[in-house]
Amino acid sequence: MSDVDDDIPDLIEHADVEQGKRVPLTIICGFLGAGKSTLLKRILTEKHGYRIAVIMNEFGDTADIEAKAINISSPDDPTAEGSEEFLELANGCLCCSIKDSGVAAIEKLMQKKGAFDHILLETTGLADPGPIASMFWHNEEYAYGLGRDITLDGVICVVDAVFGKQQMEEDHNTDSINIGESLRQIAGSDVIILNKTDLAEADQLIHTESLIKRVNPGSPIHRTIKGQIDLKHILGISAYTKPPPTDPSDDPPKEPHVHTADCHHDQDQEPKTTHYELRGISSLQVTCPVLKQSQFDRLDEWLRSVLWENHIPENTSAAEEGESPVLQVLRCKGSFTLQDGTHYVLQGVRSMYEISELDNSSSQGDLGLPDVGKVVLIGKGLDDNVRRSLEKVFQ
Ligand SMILES: Nc1nc2c(ncn2[C@@H]2O[C@H](COP(=O)(O)OP(=O)(O)OP(=O)(O)O)[C@@H](O)[C@H]2O)c(=O)[nH]1
Repeated sequence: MSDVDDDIPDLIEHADVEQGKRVPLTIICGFLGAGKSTLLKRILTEKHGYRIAVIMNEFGDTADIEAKAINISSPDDPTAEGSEEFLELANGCLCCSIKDSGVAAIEKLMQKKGAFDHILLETTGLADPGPIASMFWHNEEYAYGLGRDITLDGVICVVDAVFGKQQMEEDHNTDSINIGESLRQIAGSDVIILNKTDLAEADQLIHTESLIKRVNPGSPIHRTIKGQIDLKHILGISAYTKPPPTDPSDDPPKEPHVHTADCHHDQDQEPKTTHYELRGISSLQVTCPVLKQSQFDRLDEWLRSVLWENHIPENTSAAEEGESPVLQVLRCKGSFTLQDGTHYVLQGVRSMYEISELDNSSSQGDLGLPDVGKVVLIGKGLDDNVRRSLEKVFQ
């Protein structure tokens, strides 16, 4: 038995959890100064009809927010009094200031369950959303604790339209596998908000979007000024239960396309490009046909090898990669159809992943899933060997 076996996480069955009763939670991350607080302030002050609880590291400038401050105290934990502050806002939102993003603070927020129907958690500019997302997704402790009350809806990343490109290229605050925080934020997000578009030139916007797409081709990008975005794009997206959105650029063009100055796609990309790399982090996207059961089983086996043991099945251990770069997947997504017509969604955060069957009766019609499936991996060391190995699974 290898050491790696000890680290293999247990996947938790959620059959006993009543999905409908859980409050969705959205994580907001983003580069320093990109506009996270501006977006949150907008949500806290506008009349949008949602009852949202926002968890911030600090209140910041709330002088203009009409609110009634209350303190929450718990009979079980007298020290809780005054340690967190809640503001009930005129538009129905609930604002909560916490010193850290720990579970304890969220447990205290859940004492007010019923007062809100969505939670937004703002992280600091240097935070890696991956570990926070996994905290709210699958782990044993969570499934039997807060997991009964909260479900992870998605991770949103706010990118500075002016400095975003530079931040991605110069990202020096790297982790043990040399990936900087801004790239980890983009890699781990389900929706990207490209903010401050009023300050950037058209070319700059296209270029930054193209860089973002290289790191994370599967997540939609929305351009905003001062965080002005229709909340339906960031709330209630069920990014961890629905298939990844279909990117029109995944499909081969049906008719010749004439590029104009108004085109908002990367003209340097080939139509079926499947591999990109930016400062060591790359994404790999492989399409697959309708799968036989044997191919489906092989895919599951392949994912276990890559996500849990950090090597492709052709190499019996990570050490055998020899000169190959370290293989580590930060995020994976996918959707595929089996020959019997069942549709599956793949979701993964680092070594944890889940392949779940989509409920045909309820959502299938709306999803309009094509029979051609895809697997998107974002991480380090996703080179041609990995691509070939994955393609072999589908042969
Ligand atoms: N012109 C312009 N300014 C913006 C926009 N969005 C935010 N700002 C300004 O940019 C500055 C930084 O915005 P914040 O919302 O504080 O950014 P942040 O991501 O919360 O910053 P940190 O918490 O320090 O990481 C503020 O002065 C905002 O008023 C925008 O779309 N256009």
